[in-house]
Amino acid sequence: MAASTVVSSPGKVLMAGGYLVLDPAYSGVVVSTSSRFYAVVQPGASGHGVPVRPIQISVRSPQFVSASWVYDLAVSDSAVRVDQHDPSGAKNKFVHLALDRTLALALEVKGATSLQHTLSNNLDITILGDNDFYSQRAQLSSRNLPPTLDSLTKLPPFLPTGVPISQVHKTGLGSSAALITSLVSALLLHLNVIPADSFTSETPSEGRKFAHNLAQYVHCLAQGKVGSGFDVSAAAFGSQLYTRFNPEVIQGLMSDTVAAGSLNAILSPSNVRWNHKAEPFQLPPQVRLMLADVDAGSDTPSLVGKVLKWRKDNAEAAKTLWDTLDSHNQALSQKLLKLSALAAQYPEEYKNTVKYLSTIQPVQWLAYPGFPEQSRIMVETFVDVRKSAQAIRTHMCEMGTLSGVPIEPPEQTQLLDACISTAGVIGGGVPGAGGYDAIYLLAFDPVDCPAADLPATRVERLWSKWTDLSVSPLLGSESLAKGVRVEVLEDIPGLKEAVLGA
Ligand SMILES: Nc1ncnc2c1ncn2[C@@H]1O[C@H](COP(=O)(O)OP(=O)(O)OP(=O)(O)O)[C@@H](O)[C@H]1O
Ligand SMILES: C[C@@](O)(CCOP(=O)(O)O)CC(=O)O
Repeated sequence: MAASTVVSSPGKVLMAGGYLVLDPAYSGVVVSTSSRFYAVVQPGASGHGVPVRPIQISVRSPQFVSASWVYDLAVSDSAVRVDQHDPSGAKNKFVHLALDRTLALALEVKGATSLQHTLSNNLDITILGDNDFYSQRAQLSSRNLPPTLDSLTKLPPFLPTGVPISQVHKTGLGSSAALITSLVSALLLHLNVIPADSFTSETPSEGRKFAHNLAQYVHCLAQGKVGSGFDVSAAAFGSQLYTRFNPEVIQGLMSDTVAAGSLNAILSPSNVRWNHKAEPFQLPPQVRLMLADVDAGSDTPSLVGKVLKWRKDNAEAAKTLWDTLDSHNQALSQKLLKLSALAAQYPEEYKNTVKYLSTIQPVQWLAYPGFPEQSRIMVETFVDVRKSAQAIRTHMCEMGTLSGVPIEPPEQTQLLDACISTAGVIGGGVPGAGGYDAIYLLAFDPVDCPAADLPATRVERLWSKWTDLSVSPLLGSESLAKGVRVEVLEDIPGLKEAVLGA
C-alpha cells in the first residue's frame, strides 16, 4: 500500500498577453508564483486492510467552513462510479470531477484489479492553499497589523478563512487551476498511473505532460468552458511563454459522461493534437515580482465577453491593436530573457548594474556616462523592458476604452504611475484581464542591500500611504520551480499541522 503522496502546484500571474492569449496566434508571458496549492493524499482508515464496501474517498478543505465531501466509489472492469455519499450535502464540482475523471483514466491505464488494490484502504485527501490565494486583510486587522509584507510573514500558514469557499475573497492567483493541477497530479502519482519521478526533471517528463492534459481537461469541464488554459499550464510547468491549445482536442470529452476507454487516447502526452506551447521563461536574477491586491474585485468573464465582442465587431482595428500589443509583449519577454543571459555571462557587472539602478529614479538610468560596455548594454535593456511595460499599459488602456471595460481603470493608472516613478521600480501593469483587481510590479532586488534601502520597501511605503484604493501586498514572488512539485509533508511549515488538525 502506498504511503502519503503530497504534491503542490504554483499560482500564476499573466504579466502580459491578457485577452490575446485566448487566440493561438498570440502568446502570453506567464509567471508562476511561490504561493502554492497542496494536495495531500493519504490511505484512509479502513480497518486493517480489509476493504470496506463501498470504497470511499474523503476530501477536506480545512481553511473553509462546511468544506468536506465524501464520495462512494464503485469500480468494475469497465467503469468507475464516483457518487457523493450524501447527495443532499454541499457539492464541489471541481473536486468531484477531478476524482471522477482521474479515476476513470486510472482504470483505463492500470485496470480494475490494480485500482481496487490501491484504493482498498480508502483515501483521505486534504487540500490547502497558501494564504496569498485569499485576501488576508481581515486577519491582519484583527491582529492590529498593517498591510505589509512583514506582517504577512507573521501570519500562521494555511489560515482558516472563516467562510465557505463560495464567499471567500480571492486574490486572482488562479486557485482553482492550482487546486485541480495539484489534486490530479497527486492522484496520478498515488495510483501509479505516472512514474514516481514524473515531477523531478527540469524538462517536462511524459508524466508531467499527462498530468497537465488531464488537469486542463478537468478544469475546462468544471468551469463549463474552455479558456486559454494559461493558469493550468503555469500550475503544471511553471513560468513560461504560453500559446494555447486547440479546444477541439477535448471537445469529445466535454460531457457529463464519457465512453469507457476514451480518456487515455485523448489525454495521453503522445496525442499530437495537444498543440499548446510552454516555452522557457523566467524573470532575470535580482528582479523581483511584486503583487498587490487592490480589493475592489472584478468579474473576469464579463470583461472577457465585452472585449471579445468588440474584437469581433471591429475586426480590422482589433487586428492592428492585437498585433501592436503582441509586438510589445514579445519585446518584454525577449528583453527579460536577454537580461538573464547577460547576468549569467557577466555576473559581476550585472550585480553592480542592478545595485546602481536600484537607487536612482528611472529617468536617470541612462544619465551616468561611466558605465563599462557590458553594464551599458544591461542598462539599455532594462530601459527597453520599462518601455515595453509602459507600451503594454497604454495599449491595454486603449483596448479597455474601445471595448467599454475598465481594463486599467483611472484609479489603477494613478497607482501604477506612482509606483513606477519610485526609485528601483522597473515597470508594472495590471495582470491578466485587468479590472479593479490587482497590480504587478517588477522591482530591482539587489543582493547585500539592507532591507530599509530595498526598492520593495519604498514600494510598500507608497502602498501603505495610498488612500484612493486600499492596496494590500501579496507575499508571493516568482517560483523558479518548474510547476508541479512533490513535497515532504514535514518540510512545509504548518502543512502537517493543518492536515492533522483537519
Ligand atoms: N481550497 C479549495 N478547496 C476545494 N475546492 C476549491 C478550493 N479553492 C477553489 N475550489 C474550487 O474551485 C472553485 C473556484 O473556482 P473559481 O473559478 O472561482 O476560482 P479561480 O477563478 O481560479 O480563482 P482565482 O481568482 O484565484 O483565479 C470553487 O467553487 C471550488 O469548487
Ligand atoms: C482574459 C484572459 O486572457 C486572462 C484572464 O486572466 P486572469 O484570470 O484575470 O488572471 C482569459 C484567459 O486567458 O483565459
